Amino acid sequence: MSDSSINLDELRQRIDQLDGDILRLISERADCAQKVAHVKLADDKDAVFYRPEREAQVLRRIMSLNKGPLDSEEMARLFREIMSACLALEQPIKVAYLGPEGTFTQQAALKHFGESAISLPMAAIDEVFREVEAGAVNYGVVPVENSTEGVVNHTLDTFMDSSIHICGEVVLRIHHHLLISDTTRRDKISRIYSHPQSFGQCRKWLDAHYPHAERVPVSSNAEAAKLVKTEWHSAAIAGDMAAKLYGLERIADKIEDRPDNSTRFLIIGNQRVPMAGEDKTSIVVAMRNQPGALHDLLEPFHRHKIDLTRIETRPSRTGVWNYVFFIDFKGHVDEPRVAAVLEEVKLRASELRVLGSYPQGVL
Ligand SMILES: O=C(O)C(=O)C[C@]1(C(=O)O)C=C[C@@H](O)C=C1
Repeated sequence: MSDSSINLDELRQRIDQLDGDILRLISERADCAQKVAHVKLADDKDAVFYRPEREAQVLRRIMSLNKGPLDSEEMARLFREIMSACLALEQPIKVAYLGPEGTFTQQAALKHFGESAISLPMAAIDEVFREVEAGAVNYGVVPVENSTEGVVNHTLDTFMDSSIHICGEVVLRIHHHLLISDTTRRDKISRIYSHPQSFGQCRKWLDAHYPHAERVPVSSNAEAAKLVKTEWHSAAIAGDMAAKLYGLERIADKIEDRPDNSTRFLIIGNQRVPMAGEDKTSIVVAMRNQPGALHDLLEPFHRHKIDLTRIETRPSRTGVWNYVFFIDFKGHVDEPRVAAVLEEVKLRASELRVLGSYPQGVL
């Protein structure tokens, strides 16, 4: 036996030992989570098991303790899955997302809740809201903005008619690929299916590589991937999940025009989330139709040094909602300076609704 094989055996013995230790510790942790569930139930028979603020704190702590060699995001992803399995022991969590299966929204749902969550595809954004409001699922995941294409208006509009809370956010790097099936003639591609937002994110690449192919918008990238299975002259633009789900081949990788292309998704639910430490708040405000309205609205934020992360204007849909602004800012409604700003804004606005305070996305 060579020296290197002795070393290999020794190292594998050490790995076996460590795996045994990790197994014991994960089981001990799961046992603790089960006890947490009993404590929650003893306090309240309608106990809420999923605690976004606690999960954010656990993940941030792991990232700050990590000394490598695995990078902190990788380590947090492992802990994400451990927590997901622990939560499933407390209560299996049902999450509705904008489907069909294989969409980036499903990917975002799994990134946020981990693989132990039960994820259920819905045909439309309103349906995700309805399922959450009706209590048929615990949470929902909907896209809200893309770094290249901007805001998802439909999601914002749906908030206006709903009493739902935002419980979290998750940002996903979006990589698009050009996909074909095993029956596609790759030299004869004359039609490309995708979601309109994805066409927008790959516009320059398509102009350069497939200027003459017909671009057919469909309701989702996964739908595009499904259609390609049946047509020999078509390709689809979609992500990894859809490619795997429908067994498609990637003939061009990462074709998005901007390398930092990412989409932000919101986690919606029926619970108010306590402070996690690094939080965000989303509000919707209606101002009266008068000069200086936007200045009046933003001035208190400036004075109290509150960091705005986004502001969107949407057309009003009732007489009361003349101008409607969706505003995100750093901070939590339970912080006195945030509460003070909201009091001031309330006096200046014709309507103010806090959509939720929630931990800033960790992963
Ligand atoms: O701390 C809790 O409240 C738990 O239920 C435990 C735990 C965890 O595994 O750490 C599990 C689920 C919650 O969403 C948050 C954390």
